[in-house]
Amino acid sequence: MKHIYLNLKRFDIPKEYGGVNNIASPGEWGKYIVENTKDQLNKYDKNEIEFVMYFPEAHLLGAISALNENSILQIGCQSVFREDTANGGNFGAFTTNRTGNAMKAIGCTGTIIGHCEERKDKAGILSEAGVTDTDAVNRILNKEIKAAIAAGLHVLYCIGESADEQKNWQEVLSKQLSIGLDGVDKSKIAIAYEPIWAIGPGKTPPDREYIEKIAKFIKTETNGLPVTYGGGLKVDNAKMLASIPEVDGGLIALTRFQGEIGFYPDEYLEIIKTYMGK
Ligand SMILES: O=C[C@H](O)COP(=O)(O)O
Repeated sequence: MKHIYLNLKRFDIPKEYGGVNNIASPGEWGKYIVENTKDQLNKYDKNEIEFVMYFPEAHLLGAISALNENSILQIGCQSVFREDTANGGNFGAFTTNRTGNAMKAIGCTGTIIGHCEERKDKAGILSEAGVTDTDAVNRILNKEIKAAIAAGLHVLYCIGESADEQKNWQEVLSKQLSIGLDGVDKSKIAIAYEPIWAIGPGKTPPDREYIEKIAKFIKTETNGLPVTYGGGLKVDNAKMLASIPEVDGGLIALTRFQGEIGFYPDEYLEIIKTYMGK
């Protein structure tokens, strides 16, 4: 079984505001992406491949409303709050927070947790208090994962080392996995390995050997959870990545890394075609 995940980050922000969106008006953007990919994606076999797109919250309803009945494509949100509603408990007093139950109720099936941009945000809050504590970040993510699973969502848990952490990558990844997944129902989890130093325009992804080594390590540490690769995944390297037996799929974000950088539905479909060889 292969897994192709798409993290749409904040690619909805129009160019005039400094973003990369020139494909649809902001109000229609989520719907536009689903409408321009769903038919091609439906040609793949559900038993062979899973597709999940993670949208910013404002675009979830548009994206979900554009799905066909029995669509292969699933829609997910970008992380969830570590607490949630409960009968007899909190009734929804969560101003500014996106809870798992709220996301499940509108039709999300999964969520992406622990992306390096989320880790950076949490580390930034801690640093305001003069604290540097990556274990604490992993513990907060662990709570989010548990809240997501309790709400019935599948979780794509992202891990990865920064350029500075490359020398002790085993220790860094091992802690992200052991603390982040402590006490978690592993049947609801897939891992996205993203070396932080390989994410975004102008960055070069690791070679096959590097990814193979890390994917084997993750599988050993997690008793064989699905491992996907993200960070500069594009048409040029999709075939190489698909040929690594330990890698079960990919996490795509930008589809164009030069010129008019951004996310383009036709280029996303091209990456999948190359990855799947059909
Ligand atoms: O979530 C996806 C990753 O951050 C990869 O981003 P990228 O494909 O734009 O390098």
